[in-house]
Amino acid sequence: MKITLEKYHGLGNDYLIFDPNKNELKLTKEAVRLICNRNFGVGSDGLLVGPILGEDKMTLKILNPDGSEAELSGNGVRIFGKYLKDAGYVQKNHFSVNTLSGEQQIHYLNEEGTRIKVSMGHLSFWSDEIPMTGPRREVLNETMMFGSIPYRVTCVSIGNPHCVIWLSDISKDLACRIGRHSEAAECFPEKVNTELLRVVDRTNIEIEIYERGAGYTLASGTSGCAAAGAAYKMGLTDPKMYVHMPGGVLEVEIEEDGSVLMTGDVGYVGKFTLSHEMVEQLRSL
Ligand SMILES: N[C@@H](CCC[C@H](N)C(=O)O)C(=O)O
Repeated sequence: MKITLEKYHGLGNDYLIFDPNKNELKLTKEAVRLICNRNFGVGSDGLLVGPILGEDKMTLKILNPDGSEAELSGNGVRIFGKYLKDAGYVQKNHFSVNTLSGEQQIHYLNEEGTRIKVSMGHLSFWSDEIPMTGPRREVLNETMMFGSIPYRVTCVSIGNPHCVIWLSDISKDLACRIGRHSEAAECFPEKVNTELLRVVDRTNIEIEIYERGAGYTLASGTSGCAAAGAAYKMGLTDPKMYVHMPGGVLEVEIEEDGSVLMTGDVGYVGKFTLSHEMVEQLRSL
């Protein structure tokens, strides 16, 4: 049986869709790692498995390129929304999908489904919900050591865990240097996604991202929401802002109850049919 994968990206954060209704393969951690590998596989920042069809809902499973499972991906949900339209699974303009973090609502903002708004769920700064070790508290502006250097850190969950570091200068190099230490720091039992945040003005922020299970990425939807949430919580921005990332810009709006709306674009790259040799190798893993 052939294995086909569809590749999309959300502002340069690229994902492969593995549709279980069209493909048969046991996705072991090793198989996921090989598929996402940029040299030996097709290459991507993650694998989206779905739609897993239930009675009245479609479920999306989100896998990082190291084979671990994520509760949520903002770009992943938008990409999945576009795939569901392209593959004819949905006809409505507004519907919801299930992820490990709960229900996400998807709205198409144009006919082609390339611009999508997603209700991402609620922000929480509470340590037990992120999760983080230590006494229960909101993790706001705490000093944490990453690689023996102290940083002021605000931590937040938007379904998955984030650690936001507010700085006056940010770069890819610094995101990688800090991220390598913060990702698996002891205080984050489920590991963490890291964002370096630069506040441009009250409606614009810039971030550099180091994702849990993926490393440096050009964009991340949940990271954009987490950084926007942290900036707003610290009183640095208005509730509605543009989040500038190396791969492009997301619009993020924080509502009064702490729920977050994210709007951004999705691009389609193409369809990949894996070689017989590759399928054999994946089946052996
Ligand atoms: N790229 C994503 C986030 C993917 C999951 C993340 N690496 C995690 O493990 O939580 C996004 O667009 O949000």
